[in-house]
Amino acid sequence: MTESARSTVVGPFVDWSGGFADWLRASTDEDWSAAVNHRFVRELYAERVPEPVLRRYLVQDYQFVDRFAAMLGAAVSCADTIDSRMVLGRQLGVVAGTENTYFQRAFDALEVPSADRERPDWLRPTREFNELMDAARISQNYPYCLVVLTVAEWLYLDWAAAAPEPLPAGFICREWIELHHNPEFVAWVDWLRAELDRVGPHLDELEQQACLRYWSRATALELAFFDAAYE
Ligand SMILES: Cc1ncc(C[n+]2csc(CCO)c2C)c(N)n1
Repeated sequence: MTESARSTVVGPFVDWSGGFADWLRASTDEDWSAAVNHRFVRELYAERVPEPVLRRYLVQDYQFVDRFAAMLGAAVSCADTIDSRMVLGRQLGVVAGTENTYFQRAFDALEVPSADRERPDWLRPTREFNELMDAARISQNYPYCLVVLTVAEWLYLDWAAAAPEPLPAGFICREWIELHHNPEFVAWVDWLRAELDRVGPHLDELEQQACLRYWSRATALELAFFDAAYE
């Protein structure tokens, strides 16, 4: 962060020693840790997620990924620099890439009927997360989109990076960990955090607080999303 950027920061609540992304993360530590250490994560490591739980989680998550891709598209359109737009656009290509067949293979293995793949009933956290991503997308506010993207990706990297070796043998659990912990994904999350550190200090206090509200809500919904798979 440059000195001039630093001096635009207002409000006594801000500890900038670690940057905007770390400040947001530290402010939601309880829900963040609860999500990263969730029962679902521990059962995933051990390949012991009950099959109905795994099915429910993946069916709901496919709906999440759809809105996530839409919000990533909004970030492409409202990014403030050409360099950022290109990075985001490339990542949208990764999410939409034809080599991304995980969900289809997992649905086949779990014998998920086509209605549940295409238009399942949304559990409450799915609906609320999708509403939050729609709000960020429709706002066309680049920092809001970045905040929700960063929570979703960084929190997933956090639990996946903590997976003990050896990884599970079965592809559903193993690939779900590998998808969120590989060199490209680490670089993407590093970029998102640096991007938040770049744009955050230029926001006024009200906008920083609005970012914090998006961050807290997204983190709480990540936790609720795991919980819902067991309900
Ligand atoms: C609730 C929930 N939060 C975050 C992610 C992480 N994530 C979101 S989109 C995407 C790329 C396509 O798989 C990844 C890795 C998730 N899957 N589900």
